[in-house]
Amino acid sequence: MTPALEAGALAMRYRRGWALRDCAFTLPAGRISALIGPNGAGKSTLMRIATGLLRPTGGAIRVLGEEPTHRGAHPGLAFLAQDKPLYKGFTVAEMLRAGEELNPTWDREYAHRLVREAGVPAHARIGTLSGGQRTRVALALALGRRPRLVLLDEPLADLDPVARQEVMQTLLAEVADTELTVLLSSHVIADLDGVCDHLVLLTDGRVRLHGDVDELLAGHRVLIGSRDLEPPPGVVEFRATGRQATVLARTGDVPGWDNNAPSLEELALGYLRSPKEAAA
Ligand SMILES: Nc1ncnc2c1ncn2[C@@H]1O[C@H](COP(=O)(O)OP(=O)(O)OP(=O)(O)O)[C@@H](O)[C@H]1O
Repeated sequence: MTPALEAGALAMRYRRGWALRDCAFTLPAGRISALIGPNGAGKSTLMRIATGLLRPTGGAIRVLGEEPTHRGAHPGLAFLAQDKPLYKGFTVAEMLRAGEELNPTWDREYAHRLVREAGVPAHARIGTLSGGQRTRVALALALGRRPRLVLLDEPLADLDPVARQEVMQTLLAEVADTELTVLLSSHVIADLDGVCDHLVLLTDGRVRLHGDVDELLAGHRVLIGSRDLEPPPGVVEFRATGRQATVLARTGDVPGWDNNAPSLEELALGYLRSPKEAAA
């Protein structure tokens, strides 16, 4: 199957410096991928390149098998930008009607259902909605197009915990029912656990870690033991408190240590806290 997104040696340089360097990864179709990285790591830049809004300085990216062109995004791609551009003077219903007029693949019933389920009144003006309500409308506009690939730039940022869970469940249902591929950037890593099955972790414009989440988790251990113990090869992060050491390592079970499977959050935080380690 054609990957939903493929990047090879992708690089982007702004006037102030490099935002992406030598980025290579593949996003398999029909998966929910987490795009994780600290502020300024290059997540939005990567998404904007995929939509064709930005031309990369070097390398290549293929979206649903095609390179983006200046003529606009691939018709199967939907992008929800961080600033969620919506017409403030429109009502929610008018915004959905505009979505319908602009998109030949529009699914009216589905878009209206997403807004209804979010409890957003259809007659309310966009400008009067809360940040979280605006996000839910923007998400309905992105998914209502029935895209094959959707890029969501921090869609959870201004949602309350229940709404975050609802949005993740909506995405999970979509992926199960329609083979949609999702790439979702977020700083709330705990919310991605159990939902995202693929991971791309960026630090300083480079891919530090990527791949199938289950495989990555199975290939790492959180080791707890005496700080006098010799850590195994593949240490990602070493922390010591008193006599005890906690080590995140790319390894199988290590004798002498208490071996624990990391959660997605422990794995990601270990890499984010030690950005200078060798790329995985
Ligand atoms: N239009 C621009 N002109 C110059 N520099 C830019 C521009 N857009 C982004 N940058 C820089 O490129 C780097 C990557 O920015 P980007 O917005 O892609 O990061 P991000 O991972 O999305 O961050 P955040 O988590 O804060 O949203 C940052 O150093 C940023 O300052």
